[in-house]
Amino acid sequence: MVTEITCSSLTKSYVGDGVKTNAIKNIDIIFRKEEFSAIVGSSGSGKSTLLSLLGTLDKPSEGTVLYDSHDIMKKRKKEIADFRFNEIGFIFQQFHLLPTLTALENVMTPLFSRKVPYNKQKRATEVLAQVGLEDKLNSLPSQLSGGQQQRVAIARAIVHKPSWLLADEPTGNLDTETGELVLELLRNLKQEVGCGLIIVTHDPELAAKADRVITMKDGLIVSDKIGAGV
Ligand SMILES: Nc1ncnc2c1ncn2[C@@H]1O[C@H](COP(=O)(O)OP(=O)(O)OP(=O)(O)O)[C@@H](O)[C@H]1O
Repeated sequence: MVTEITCSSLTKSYVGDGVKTNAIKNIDIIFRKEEFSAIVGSSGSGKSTLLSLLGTLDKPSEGTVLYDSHDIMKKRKKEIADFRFNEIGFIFQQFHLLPTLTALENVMTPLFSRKVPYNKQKRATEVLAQVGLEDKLNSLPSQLSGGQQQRVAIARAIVHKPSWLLADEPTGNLDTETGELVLELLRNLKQEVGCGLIIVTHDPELAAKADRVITMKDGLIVSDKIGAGV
């Protein structure tokens, strides 16, 4: 169970049409599991790139991301995938639910090809209850509101008991009130489950609810404030 994620001299560059973009530049930062961190900054400042690197979805161009001092990206693909399954849950702005599967089936998808020491359906039912959707197990995504769909996506992100939840604009597709409820749910889950929580958001009001607010600009961290949360 990873308790700290340490980025050292972390750089990610993309090359397209002969032009090199440094999406993030030489970043040093430590994320701790007990904190709820929000990453803010204008469009293109490198927030999603940083989150992808933290979640092992992408490889650094230079520098390292260490998980309790382990350099996971040096391992083989299968080991990286196993690590990701054990440690990381992702939530995205577009909920990415499969339209032909019910809420229960969507929540079970991360478990399909995995051996786990619990009953998959029972576990999926339990997490759907945890996000307040015990009466929507058999609904299709099209039969659910945006807020409910994001709750299904959150249940899917926690079904495999990750130690970290990484959320990229989790409220970006929701109206203000629903967005606040979803954020409240994430905060409560963090307390209940004890997982680390890092969200990327454009919304300063949502960020103000985090314990720590990290501001990015042009691929750099320009401010890092701890103790901001309510
Ligand atoms: N796959 C890619 N190929 C080329 N350039 C990319 C790629 N992904 C990101 N970039 C570039 O890297 C920079 C940082 O992008 P990133 O998506 O991390 O920013 P962001 O802060 O999350 O932006 P937004 O708030 O708009 O989502 C941008 O200039 C972007 O165009």
